Amino acid sequence: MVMSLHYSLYSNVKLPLFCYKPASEFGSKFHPNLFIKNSSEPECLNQLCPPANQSVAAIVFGDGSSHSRLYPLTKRRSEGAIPIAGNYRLIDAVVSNCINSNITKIYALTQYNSTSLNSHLSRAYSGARLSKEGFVEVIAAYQSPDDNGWFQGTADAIRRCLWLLEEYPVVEFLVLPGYHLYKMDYQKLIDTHRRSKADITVSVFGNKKGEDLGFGIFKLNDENLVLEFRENHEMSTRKSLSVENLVNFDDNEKCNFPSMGIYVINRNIMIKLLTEYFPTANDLKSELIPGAISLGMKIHAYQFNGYWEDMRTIEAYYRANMETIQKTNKAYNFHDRDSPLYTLPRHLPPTLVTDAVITDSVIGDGCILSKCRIKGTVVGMRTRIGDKAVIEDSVIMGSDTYHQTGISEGEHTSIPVGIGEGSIIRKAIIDKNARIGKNVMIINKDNVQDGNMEANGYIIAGGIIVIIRSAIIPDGSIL
Ligand SMILES: Nc1ncnc2c1ncn2[C@@H]1O[C@H](COP(=O)(O)OP(=O)(O)O[C@H]2O[C@H](CO)[C@@H](O)[C@H](O)[C@H]2O)[C@@H](O)[C@H]1O
Repeated sequence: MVMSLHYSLYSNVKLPLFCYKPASEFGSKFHPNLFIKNSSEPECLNQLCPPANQSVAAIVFGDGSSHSRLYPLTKRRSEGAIPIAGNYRLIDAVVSNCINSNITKIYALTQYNSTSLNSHLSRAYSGARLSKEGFVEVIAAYQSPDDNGWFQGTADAIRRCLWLLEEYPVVEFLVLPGYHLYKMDYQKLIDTHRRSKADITVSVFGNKKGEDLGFGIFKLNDENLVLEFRENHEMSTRKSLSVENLVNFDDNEKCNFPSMGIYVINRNIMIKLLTEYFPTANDLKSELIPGAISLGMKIHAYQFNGYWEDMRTIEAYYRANMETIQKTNKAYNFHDRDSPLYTLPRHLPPTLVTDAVITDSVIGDGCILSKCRIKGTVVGMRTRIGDKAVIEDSVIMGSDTYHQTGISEGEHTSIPVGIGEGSIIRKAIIDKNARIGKNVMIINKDNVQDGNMEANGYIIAGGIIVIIRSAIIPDGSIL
């Protein structure tokens, strides 16, 4: 195989021309994927050339909406900061994908409720894992003499940060939503992008799910080139859409693919789109991408066929947590040696279990579990569960700190953080720092599908009871 990669589009980026050669041309000591870009520079083994850590910058969106689909989990935090699988936050999956794909220049653009996300990112990824010149830089929406107000959308956010994003002469920007759960080697996506010499490459989901709801849809030709894009505006209203709504876009369903919201955009194309062609556009999905198509730019699609959960509803978030306790983990592999999931080391003590019966569950660090029964449940860090409590098919997020039992300064209840003695919880999500009293039953007794009982500390979404962060559920309550 001989393949030349020419970066003719990148007038403002100075790069040598590169070529792939068969292993035989380099002699048998080289790996078949070896590519030598310059004899005086280190070899790139099994990776992109130029290597992703030098030529790609990731732009991760950690939040953005005051109308989040994951409310009330986003009442006090952005989507990316939502805990998952006991020890992690959602944004860890995307940042870990970047690190495992050798992309170490990562900008996280945040806006709403971003305090905990900013704190997590800056403490978890402060350089150690990111090699020389690697960073996760959190850029929270800010005001300056030139820019007033919040980020008006994804395109506006990138435009306002261009002065920073342009700092490194990368070849491509990789735009990523920050709260999807999946494993992707972005190097493959970028390799496809470079080989096709596209201006933009979008990632589409190859395994269309039966319950596909409200995705943006790309219509492709036989060569995976994008012909059209339609964003489903219903999505913003959080309505569930049927498959029929989804495929109305074209009679030929086979050429319609859901957008994953992931884009590789050549650096100079990004700059031109934002500053010359569409200088007032606010949104990538509804303005820049359709605009690029209308300008006749070359937009290629990369099909992804692995596990992907985009957390578009509370049910999806619940489902993703339940995947973590499957014995045959075909979904998201948390135990993957080759592409680990990173997070903030908390230095917590091991979980203390006294006489508890625990089956098919994941238990985070630093929990104190007494004579309780736990089945099919994700138990997050520092969770305290009292005697005789029974927890099934639930997500317990845990606590931010250890709390003393009894009333302490600043607290208005004697109910401690955690799950009280004799309580029964089934198919529920208990957000952090919630105080569930003794002999409480959280079982959705009236089998409600959707309901807002926020004043009482919970909502019900898709039949799942969600206890709001720091809510107090008094002794003996039955929900
Ligand atoms: N003003 C702002 N400031 C900061 N961050 C902001 C922001 N506005 C939005 N964001 C964040 O940017 C990311 C992309 O948001 P979008 O509104 O473009 O698309 P959405 O996630 O709805 O759908 C996308 O992802 C789905 C798949 O999940 C695709 O089908 C669909 O086509 C695609 O647009 C999200 O993480 C969002 O929270």
